[in-house]
Amino acid sequence: MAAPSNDQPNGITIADPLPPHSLFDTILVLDFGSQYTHLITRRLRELNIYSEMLPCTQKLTDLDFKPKGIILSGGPYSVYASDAPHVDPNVFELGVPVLGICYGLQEIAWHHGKDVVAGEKREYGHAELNIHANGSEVSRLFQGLPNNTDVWMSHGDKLGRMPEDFQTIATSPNSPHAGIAHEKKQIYGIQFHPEVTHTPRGVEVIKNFAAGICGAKQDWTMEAFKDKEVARIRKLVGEKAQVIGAVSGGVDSTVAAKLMQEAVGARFHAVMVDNGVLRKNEAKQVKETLTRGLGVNLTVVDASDRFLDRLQGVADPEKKRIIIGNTFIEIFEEEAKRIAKEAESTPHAGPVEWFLQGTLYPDVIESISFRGPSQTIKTHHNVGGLPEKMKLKLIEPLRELFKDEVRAMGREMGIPPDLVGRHPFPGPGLAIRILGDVTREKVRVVQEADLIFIEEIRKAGVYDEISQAFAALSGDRAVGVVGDQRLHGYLVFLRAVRTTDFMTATAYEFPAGVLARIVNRIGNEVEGVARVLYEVTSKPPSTIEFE
Ligand SMILES: Nc1ncnc2c1ncn2[C@@H]1O[C@H](COP(=O)(O)OP(=O)(O)OP(=O)(O)O)[C@@H](O)[C@H]1O
Ligand SMILES: O=c1[nH]c(=O)c2[nH+]cn([C@@H]3O[C@H](COP(=O)(O)O)[C@@H](O)[C@H]3O)c2[nH]1
Ligand SMILES: NC(=O)CC[C@H](N)C(=O)O
Ligand SMILES: [Mg+2]
Repeated sequence: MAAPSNDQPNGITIADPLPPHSLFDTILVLDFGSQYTHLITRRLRELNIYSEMLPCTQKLTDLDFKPKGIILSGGPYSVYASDAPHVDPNVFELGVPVLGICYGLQEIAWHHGKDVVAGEKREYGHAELNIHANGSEVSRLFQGLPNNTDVWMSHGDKLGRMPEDFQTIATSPNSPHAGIAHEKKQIYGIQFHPEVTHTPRGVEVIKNFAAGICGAKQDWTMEAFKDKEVARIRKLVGEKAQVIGAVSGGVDSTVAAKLMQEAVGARFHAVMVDNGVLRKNEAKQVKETLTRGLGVNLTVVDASDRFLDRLQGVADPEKKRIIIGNTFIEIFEEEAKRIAKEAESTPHAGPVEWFLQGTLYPDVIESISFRGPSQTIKTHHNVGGLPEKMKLKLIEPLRELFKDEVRAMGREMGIPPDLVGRHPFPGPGLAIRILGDVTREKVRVVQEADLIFIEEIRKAGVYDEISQAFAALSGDRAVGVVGDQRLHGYLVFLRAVRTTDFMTATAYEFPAGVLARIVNRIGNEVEGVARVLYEVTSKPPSTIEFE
């Protein structure tokens, strides 16, 4: 098979000889812009069935693989509107089963007879699905489900008339055609959303379709993927080239680095930058874990003075991010030169051609989503500007994986559980947790407070219940009293949130006594702190980080 290429918006080409869809049975999800489309892909992956999402405008002739089945997602449009998106009609001629969800069902009906209309009533929220045993048999789509099943609906349009040769396989009080099927052609439509948790038995419907009707193998495991991915990377990088990678000690870059090290050994050079705003002892610990624990060839570059000097007097959060991002780039350019030079005298000399990046599937989804990328609230720093500037080719071994799959991969590779379960830490580090200008003294206070906070959270056994926890520092001072002396000292904020996707979050409620213990320790052990506050705002309206 010719190597399909994968053009990135920034013009960088990833030549990918063996993408997962060429190795695993794949269910293709076509996105009409629903908020839940990615959940369809997730549910399939949780069933160990590989799935990819593409925009609904995807031309089938441009696909470089044949899916085992196709799912058409929901969407905010009405199929009868003049500007409504429509799927490539070849979807119905490919000879593979099709399942339409909500808008997807309406799209199937539209294609087969154009009779979809605005309903008199919207149907939003819980509904009871009545599964019809037409003649004697229940549709294969609903096998194993009780005759009355709770489902979740979110629509205003409905089918006028059934398209020819289709039959109703389920109804709900408000939808006479809540499920439709053309059993011979294996085209199915459902008005409810099986992918959301509010449809408790939705996963069974998805499984009936993908594993039952499409016959997709349930062999997508991280164990199977890992070996194939290592082989793919070897082929991609070739015999000579060197690979450089930015590694933070976070889950994504660590798993990516470990994969790379297995694939190309000493030709992979991991670089961690100590930017002076890491957590206490972090650079040392990461070095220890990656080098000794995982055998990754890691260089820690101590550039803390360069970063802290440039951050001096800068209070604007976006300016801080830009300074940090640009300084990262500068250091990586220096490192690439150093690596190429040092490699000259070794048996594996070769040019630095590749840049490893820990991009995950949600980032890919965001960039291909039919609705387009969402609005930027904060320019999340990554070192993404690097490969372009340095004329390097990108290698992104995790670009098909969700975060929990990356964690599973990490466990598979023997990465210690406390690293695999680590809370995320932002690239600009403590600089965006110190409100206003950053000084060495403030970095010390946040580092010490953060260390105590996390230590106590671990001691209380609640680290894994929390998605992200950290200490931050106010730009203001407050009055306190220590040892009968007035103290005009620092105000430390503590934040701990629970979230599944980091898009929304709620404050964590600590078990009784834990916060008191933490506050007491910070007050006693961190010099200069006058007050400690626990922050309880949800996201929205706040964000997780303070800047
Ligand atoms: N101090 C650092 N030194 C080198 N690279 C870094 C540093 N901080 C961030 N990066 C790079 O920026 C990328 C994005 O950081 P991000 O925090 O989103 O991911 P991560 O650190 O890999 O994982 P996690 O989300 O678990 O923290 C990292 O994968 C890494 O490539
Ligand atoms: O690498 C990063 N660079 C950044 O500039 C950045 N800003 C926020 N975050 C992380 O993103 C998640 C959501 O954070 P917010 O609610 O603050 O936007 C949380 O996990 C934050 O830690 C960043 N990560
Ligand atoms: N959730 C959906 O896919 C909605 C489809 C269509 N816009 C309707 O209201 O019926
Ligand atoms: Mg990180």
